[in-house]
Amino acid sequence: MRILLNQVHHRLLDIPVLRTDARIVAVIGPNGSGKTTLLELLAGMEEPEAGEVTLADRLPAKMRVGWVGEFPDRTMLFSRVHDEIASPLRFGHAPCRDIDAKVHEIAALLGIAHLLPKATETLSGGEKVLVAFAAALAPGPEILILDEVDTHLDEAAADRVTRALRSRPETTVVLCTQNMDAAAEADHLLYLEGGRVLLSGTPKEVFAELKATCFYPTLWRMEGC
Ligand SMILES: Nc1ncnc2c1ncn2[C@@H]1O[C@H](COP(=O)(O)OP(=O)(O)OP(=O)(O)O)[C@@H](O)[C@H]1O
Repeated sequence: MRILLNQVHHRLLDIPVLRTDARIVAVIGPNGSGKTTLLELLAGMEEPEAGEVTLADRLPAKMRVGWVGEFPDRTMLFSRVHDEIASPLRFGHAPCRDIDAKVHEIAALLGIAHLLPKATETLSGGEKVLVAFAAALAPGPEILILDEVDTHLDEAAADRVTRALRSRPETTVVLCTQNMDAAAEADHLLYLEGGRVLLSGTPKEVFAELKATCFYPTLWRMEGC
């Protein structure tokens, strides 16, 4: 899906032109550089003060968007995990038998089937992220936006999320992360500073410019890349 930003100004963001057709896009940069703001524009949660954001030539508000934030318990609606994951399907009026099958399929994919009967308020931070991720993925979003969701995930859970993303080639993913090893797995990388996109390209191209900074994948450093 083509992501296109044209003459966009919003809060501190200032993006003359940004265009990518990549499927998995990672956004990196220092605290306060505008990563979440950019994600909010792409999700249609914010409209730009100036300029235009389009996804496949459509406004984000016209797309099926999935969003998972860093603190998903702020947006959880239901007291039971099964109902939380089922909620976007119910809101979309999917048939009941399909909903149950889909909830179990997604839960199995993410290794959280054992959480389905639990109360959402009893979950750990990482479990809440996985449940929110399952709920966002269940209705088959055209674009899935993940705001630092890996912060609370252990390595095995992060791997299951990555596998789930790879198993949905029809969904475009835009994520921001402070984990440069995770960012290195994306198809396209954006490096922001002070609201500007300073670097845009493949992980190899972008990280080549960041070798002398802390924004360089540890694994690449260890491997002497
Ligand atoms: N609703 C808002 N109204 C006004 N300014 C905001 C709002 N939300 C964020 N900002 C400001 O915009 C700037 C960028 O914030 P943003 O959350 O996009 O950065 P970030 O790169 O995601 O940071 P972090 O890595 O710390 O999460 C910050 O200076 C922040 O104070």
